[in-house]
Amino acid sequence: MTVLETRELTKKFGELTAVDHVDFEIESGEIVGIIGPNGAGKTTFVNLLTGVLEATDGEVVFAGETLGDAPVHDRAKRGLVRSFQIPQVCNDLTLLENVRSAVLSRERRSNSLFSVLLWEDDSRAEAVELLETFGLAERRNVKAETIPHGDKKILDVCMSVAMRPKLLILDEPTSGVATDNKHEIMNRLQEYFETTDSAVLFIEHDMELIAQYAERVFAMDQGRKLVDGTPEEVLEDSTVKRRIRGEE
Ligand SMILES: Nc1ncnc2c1ncn2[C@@H]1O[C@H](COP(=O)(O)OP(=O)(O)OP(=O)(O)O)[C@@H](O)[C@H]1O
Repeated sequence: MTVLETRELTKKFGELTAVDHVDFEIESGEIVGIIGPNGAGKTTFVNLLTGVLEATDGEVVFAGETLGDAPVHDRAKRGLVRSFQIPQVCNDLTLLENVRSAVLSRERRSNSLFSVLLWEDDSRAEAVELLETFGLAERRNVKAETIPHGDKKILDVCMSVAMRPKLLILDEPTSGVATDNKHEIMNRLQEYFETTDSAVLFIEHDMELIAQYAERVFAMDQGRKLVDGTPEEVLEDSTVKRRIRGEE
């Protein structure tokens, strides 16, 4: 089932067309990587999906509904969730408190106060389970400020997953992380998402990670779709090689 579709999505900043009539779609359960050179329009495209920016033209259809000018929080409530490049973790809280706050905020968004109260114990159990899935449960009671950057990125993903997204958007999930840890983060993500029907869209500059973890790759250049296909097809495309991979 198509979870998100864009039609002729366009964003202009004055004279500059940062996203130029982009048609895109992603199915439930799919893991899609977005690649492109600096300034290709990847971040702007994602900001149009999440509602951070308003499109100049075109539309975003999510779970069968046109989003129009729906604000960020409304899109998140519908299941269009973005995890941020800089982890949005509260340093003063423990890992468990961080994830639990994400679980509770999901319930607050969708339910009455009564069900939130009912949820107090369940939310703890769910948070512990999520921390286990992402390999952080042993440190559940330590403050987030004490864990390494890579683990904070995992925690951030764990909190995004607690929102039960239909589509999770990740902006360079492994940036600033040592190479060994990059694979750990991606493996955990992959394992988790294999068990759900959430779709994942991730911006990534590391072509090795794209080749290994994306099921499909959407390459952009100068605001436009360049190629959309399997990692093999896209990474071997001559324009992608020249424009994105820096090969002659
Ligand atoms: N708020 C803005 N105002 C004006 N121009 C902008 C704005 N945001 C982005 N741009 C321009 O739009 C184009 C696309 O930028 P964008 O950040 O979306 O590219 P990107 O593919 O995410 O690049 P990178 O890989 O470097 O993050 C660039 O030319 C950028 O300078």
